[in-house]
Amino acid sequence: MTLKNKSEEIEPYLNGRCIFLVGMMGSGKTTVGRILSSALGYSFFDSDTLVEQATGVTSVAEIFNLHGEGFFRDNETEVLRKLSLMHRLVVSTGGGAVIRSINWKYMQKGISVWLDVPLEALARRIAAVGTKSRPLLHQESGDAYTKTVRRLSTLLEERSEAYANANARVSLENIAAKLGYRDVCNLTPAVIAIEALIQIESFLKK
Ligand SMILES: Nc1ncnc2c1ncn2[C@@H]1O[C@H](COP(=O)(O)OP(=O)(O)O)[C@@H](O)[C@H]1O
Ligand SMILES: O=C(O)C1=C[C@@H](OP(=O)(O)O)[C@@H](O)[C@H](O)C1
Ligand SMILES: [Mg+2]
Repeated sequence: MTLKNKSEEIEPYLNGRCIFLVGMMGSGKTTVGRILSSALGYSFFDSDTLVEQATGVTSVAEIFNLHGEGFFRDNETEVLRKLSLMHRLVVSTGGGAVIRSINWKYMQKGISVWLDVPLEALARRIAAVGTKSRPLLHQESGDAYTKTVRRLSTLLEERSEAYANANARVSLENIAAKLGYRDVCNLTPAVIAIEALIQIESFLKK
């Protein structure tokens, strides 16, 4: 099945509702979100980028540095509020957007999808690019992989219940099992986007 076919099949049933991707840092929200939006003919927004634009600061790391996490979260909430008033968007949220219940009120205007990726895969992906752009992971000492695993496991413990609020769950472990792959790292963003559409479809049928 191609991504384009599945998108065309599902798109009429969305009735223009936005799709909000949630999940841990490194789960692929930004990467998969772009692909999904183009397949559906939806516009794409990344909430981190919109917060950067709204604050006039060049990076999320710099916003944390200059103004602290609370300021970033307030802006993130305002960005989600504005996006919730729009239609035909795929929105990739930041990994921490799920911790405020007000953000869920906004995301519930659309359909939320949790990209559930095993911790080791998250850490491998993030270590490959470094933690510089992800301030919540950058403070620990040690090599990129070790500090990422340590911090991500604490965050995952704090947040997994919140991610489970999403309307649909895309489990990379389940996709790998279905396709007979041993490692989730073999799953391409397009395959993950197709699974997202399958899970959205099953949510819509409920
Ligand atoms: N399916 C995938 N397979 C391999 N690498 C991926 C995949 N999806 C994302 N990545 C890589 O993982 C890193 C994190 O992806 P990103 O989309 O920025 O995640 P998020 O927005 O959830 O933090 C990026 O370097 C990206 O290129
Ligand atoms: O998990 C988090 O709290 C965060 C995730 C980041 O987005 P990504 O999930 O796209 O990396 C970004 O919003 C910020 O660094 C905080
Ligand atoms: Mg992102």
